[in-house]
Amino acid sequence: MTQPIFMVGARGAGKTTVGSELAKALGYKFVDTDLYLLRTSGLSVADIVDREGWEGFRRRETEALKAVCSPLTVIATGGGAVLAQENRDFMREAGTVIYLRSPATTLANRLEDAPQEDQRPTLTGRPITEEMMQVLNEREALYQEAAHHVVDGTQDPARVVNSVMNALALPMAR
Ligand SMILES: Nc1ncnc2c1ncn2[C@@H]1O[C@H](COP(=O)(O)OP(=O)(O)OP(=O)(O)O)[C@@H](O)[C@H]1O
Ligand SMILES: O=C(O)C1=C[C@@H](O)[C@@H](O)[C@H](O)C1
Ligand SMILES: [Mg+2]
Repeated sequence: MTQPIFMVGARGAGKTTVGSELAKALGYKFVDTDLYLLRTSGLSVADIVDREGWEGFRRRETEALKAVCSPLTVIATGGGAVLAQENRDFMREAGTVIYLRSPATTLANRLEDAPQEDQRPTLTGRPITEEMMQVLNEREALYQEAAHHVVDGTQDPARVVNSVMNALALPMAR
C-alpha cells in the first residue's frame, strides 16, 4: 500500500503526535496541514483567522490538503478539515482515512495541558470542555463519514499507533 494515510479527529485527538509516530513506524514521510500553512505563509492559524476569518483559513486548508497529498505519506489534518464535503471526498478517494476518536473530556484535558493558542484560537468562545462537547456534537458524524477506520485514541500514543497499524492490515471497512 503506497496511498497516503490521512489522520482526522478533533483538536487534541493526537493527529500530529500519533501521525508522526505512525510515519516513523511505516517508514513514511510525515506532513501536517496546520504546520504546512504556518511554514508556507509564515502565519499561525490565529493570524490567518484574524486577517481572513475562519472562511479564509478553511479555504487555505483545502488547498494545503491537496498540496501535501503524496504517496507513502502520513498526513495530519486540521481538526476542521472534515467540515467541507470536498475535503472528505478528496481524502477518501486519495487515500486511507483514520479517525482518532476520544471523548470531549479527554480532548479538553490534553488541550488544557498544551493550549497552543496561536494554532488553536477559540472556535466557540466557550470554556474548553464545553467547546469540545459542542465540536464533537457538530462533527462526530462527519469524522465517521470521512473515515475508513475509527480507532480508539484514548490510550498512550505508542498503543494508538499499534491500533492504527492493526486497522490498516484489515480489509477496508467499506
Ligand atoms: N494518545 C495520547 N495520549 C496522551 N496524550 C496525547 C495523545 N495524543 C496526543 N496527546 C497530547 O495531546 C496534545 C495534543 O496532541 P496533538 O497536537 O497531536 O493533537 P492534534 O489532533 O494534532 O490537534 P490539532 O487539531 O489542534 O492539531 C499534545 O500535548 C500531545 O502530547
Ligand atoms: O478543530 C478545528 O477547527 C481546528 C483544529 C486545528 O487543527 C487547526 O486546524 C485550527 O485551529 C482549527
Ligand atoms: Mg495537529
